[in-house]
Amino acid sequence: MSEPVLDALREKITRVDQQLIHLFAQRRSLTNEVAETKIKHHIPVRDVRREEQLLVRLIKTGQEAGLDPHYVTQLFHVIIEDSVLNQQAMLAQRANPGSALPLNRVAFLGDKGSYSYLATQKYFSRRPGEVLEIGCQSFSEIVSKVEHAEADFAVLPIENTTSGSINEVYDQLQHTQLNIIGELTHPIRHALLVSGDTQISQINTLYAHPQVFTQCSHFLAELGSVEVKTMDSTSSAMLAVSELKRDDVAAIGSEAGGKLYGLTAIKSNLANQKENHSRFIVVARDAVNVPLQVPAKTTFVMSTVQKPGALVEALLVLKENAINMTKLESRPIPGNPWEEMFYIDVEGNLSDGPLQQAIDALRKITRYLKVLGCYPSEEISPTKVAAARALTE
Ligand SMILES: C=C(O[C@@H]1C=C(C(=O)O)C=C[C@H]1O)C(=O)O
Repeated sequence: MSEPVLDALREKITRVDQQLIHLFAQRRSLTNEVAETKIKHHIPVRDVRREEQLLVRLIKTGQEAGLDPHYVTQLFHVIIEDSVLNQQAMLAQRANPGSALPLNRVAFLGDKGSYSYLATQKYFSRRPGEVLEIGCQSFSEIVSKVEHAEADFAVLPIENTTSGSINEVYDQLQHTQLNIIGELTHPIRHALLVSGDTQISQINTLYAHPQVFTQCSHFLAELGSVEVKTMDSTSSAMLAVSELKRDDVAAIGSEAGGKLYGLTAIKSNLANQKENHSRFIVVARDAVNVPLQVPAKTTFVMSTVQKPGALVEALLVLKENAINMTKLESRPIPGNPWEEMFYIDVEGNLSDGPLQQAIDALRKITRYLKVLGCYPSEEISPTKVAAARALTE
């Protein structure tokens, strides 16, 4: 809205924002140059000490300029995360010459606006080539599209910080020959989406994916007696509400996704936990090479022999090789009651000695072991100590 008394000040703000954008772009191209140098001289991408020093100095400068240390820290966490992920993507591309496609055909759950759609956009924004989105109705359809070369990649949600592991995706991994080639985490911010000017008190029917209902159970309890309609994706819930054009229905989904369907968010932060994130995996027919300079993760699946302590014995192999396990999930084996398949994520590169040794040792003591993929880790834990230290110095 135009407010003549604010015009002059707003013009100045616009100019500052434009300068900020140019400065961010300048920083981005400098960090790209850093990546080139790291490739040439085999230097690891992440340098946490450099990040700490940089943050301590920025927090001090910020304080002198009247900026809150937490504000400065938050800003630079975002900037540094972007810089590290960008450098990792550059190194990963160099390590896989010929893998860059002019068109990446990506299969995911739902349609435009689903969380998987947003994660797909985010992952491929750092990679060359256009994206052709292939929305699917089920996880098995997604996997089958890549298996039959109707898609090049699939983006699949594997776990959520509120509702836990997505079992159906784990079960798909048990049977497929596809490889995990990447991962990403994406914040899941559920909002109540309506068409027109519906108020919360008018809502009788709520459309959402079952996972979403689980993640927002406290909000649902507060809402009282509404009919809950489960949909096979967030985007189909949003589509249903936009097509119904009624003032007593609402969908739960992301605000950004809702906009694509002309829906308005009338309440945000509906998840039980404030920090609600999903981790997605990216799968393809061919495995990728992960350069040793990039933090890597490896996922494998195994079943142990039927004897007491077999799992402990297997985990000890990881300990003996100083391999850090980041996730352990068990799933039943169809047709073999009471037997379990264990899915294990570890930090480490399959082409590195200790992990190779551990996998070789595990093959000897397990009944079955299959590596599902080695891929760059995108969990960039932010450097935390800087703010506290800068404040006490
Ligand atoms: C840019 C670099 O790479 C990474 C990103 C950093 C940044 O964005 O400032 C700092 C340290 C590294 O973790 C670098 O090493 O200088």
